[in-house]
Amino acid sequence: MTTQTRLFVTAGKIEAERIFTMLEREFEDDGLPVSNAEIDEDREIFEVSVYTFEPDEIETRIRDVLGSDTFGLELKREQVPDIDWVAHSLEGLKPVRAGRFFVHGSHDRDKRRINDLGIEIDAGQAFGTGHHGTTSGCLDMISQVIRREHPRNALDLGTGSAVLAIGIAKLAPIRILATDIDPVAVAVAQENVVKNGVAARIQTETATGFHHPAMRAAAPFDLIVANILARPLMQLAPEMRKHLAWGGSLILSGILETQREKVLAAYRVQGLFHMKTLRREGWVTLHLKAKAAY
Ligand SMILES: C[S@@+](CC[C@H](N)C(=O)[O-])C[C@H]1O[C@@H](n2cnc3c(N)ncnc32)[C@H](O)[C@@H]1O
Repeated sequence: MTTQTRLFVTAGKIEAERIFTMLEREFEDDGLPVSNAEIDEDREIFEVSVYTFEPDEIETRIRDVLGSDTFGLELKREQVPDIDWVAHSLEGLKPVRAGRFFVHGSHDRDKRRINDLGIEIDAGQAFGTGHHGTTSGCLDMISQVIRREHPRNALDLGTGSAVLAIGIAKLAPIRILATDIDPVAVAVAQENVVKNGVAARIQTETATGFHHPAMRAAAPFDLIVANILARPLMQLAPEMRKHLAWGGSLILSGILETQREKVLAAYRVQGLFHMKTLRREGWVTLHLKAKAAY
């Protein structure tokens, strides 16, 4: 695999937001991932990054957009290391049961029981083997929601290994859009989608938040799942609401128990109702609805 380069600047919140908007607009049509990540919460310092396989050409374009001195900020570059989200191989790890799902590596395929909905994920470069409390919380919540609702169109935002999108596809005969900011994760997601026999119904795309033409084409969604983190989830609340169909369900995770109230408040403001909370290992998974249907 060719090594990717991250071109980035470090800036305060307002400047970073401005730079992020300019770069996102510039690279949207190229499909290049652009991210704005907080690296120091206390001092509100952010890093705005563009990921590319052609750093020289992209650096020139960044300087064209921001000005040759890039707002007086140093434009840095680094090789993106092979991301090891999962610290240890799945070999030796036990399969996980969550809701109706049995998430396992290829070496445990024969341990599936007759009524299990198997999801085969080998540990790799994307998050989501089912072992984390947020993933298993989402799988459990997906099982519960799909048992009572009949979504026709779903989005898995921050798909990682595609474990949640595959879970939805195994429960409902519908189309699913699975996106991630990290192109390496998207490549892994696509492999897993094929391996699990659901590639015809899951479209994988590299996208930051909702910024991708595929989002506009597929919305509104009547089921959105997003296992990211509390802060980006709060920032995404208005966009989530905009892309959620009336009566649709939203499943959110990556939220610590201590952050639950803040996240709920951000979504309450958007007119979403809290339906249920699942708790696993200090993490919470929330089910919200665009209207209280039951
Ligand atoms: C905790 S992992 C979740 C993976 C999988 N969905 C699961 O539940 O196990 C979060 C994923 O979200 C992606 N991500 C983070 N911020 C994002 C954003 N703003 N837009 C899209 N993806 C994002 C990360 O690259 C990572 O793969």
